[in-house]
Amino acid sequence: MTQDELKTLVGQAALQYIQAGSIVGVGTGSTVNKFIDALATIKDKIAGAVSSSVASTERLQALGIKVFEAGEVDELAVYVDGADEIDNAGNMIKGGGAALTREKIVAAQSLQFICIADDSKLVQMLGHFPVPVEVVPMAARRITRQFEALGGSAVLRLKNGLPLVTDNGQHILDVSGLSIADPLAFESQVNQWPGVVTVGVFAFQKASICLLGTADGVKTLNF
Ligand SMILES: O=C[C@H](O)[C@H](O)[C@H](O)COP(=O)(O)O
Repeated sequence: MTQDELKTLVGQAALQYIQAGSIVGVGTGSTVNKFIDALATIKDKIAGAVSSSVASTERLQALGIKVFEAGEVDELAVYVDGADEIDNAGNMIKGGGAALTREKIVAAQSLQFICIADDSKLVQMLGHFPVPVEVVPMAARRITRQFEALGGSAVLRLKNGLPLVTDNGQHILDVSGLSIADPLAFESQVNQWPGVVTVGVFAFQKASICLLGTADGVKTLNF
């Protein structure tokens, strides 16, 4: 099976967690796009979605799914999103698509985080994939030096030769060279640096369940 087919498989498998009449938390990325397509097949059975990015909002609306603001909803039963890496405790690196801040916000108001991923995303230790960190631009240089002191190397993410601007008007640093043995401690530490909007390690908002696409079908990992 191709990686794209595995993404379709897990996107469809996530439908089993969607309750009739509910508002669904929806992440961002190529795997979530498969989930959104699957969600459209049951759109008459759900109330709508809370989205984590402009891109997902546009896709949801184009398929006729009502999108609510996060602030219009108290709590979501389920948030479905992909990951760039996930370890065997459900900790993740996210933000390869630059949507990490809104993803963490919607995940935080959800009771269950259902991670959908193909098996290339499962790792022993987080950090091979460069950690995305959304930053206020004026702090980027100092934060870069703070990562260097941890042994990391931070690069400003570009789009068409210019700094990428997130949905929140901020920039992204991609930090390589880190071995994240304690994701919770790492997330806590970086969260305290002035100018960090969101660090793309999801340990506080880790996955409850991972639907992992493999050559043998979908494996369910419970954390
Ligand atoms: O900002 C993007 C998100 O964190 C995505 O969930 C993550 O990058 C995985 O995306 P994909 O499903 O395209 O690999």
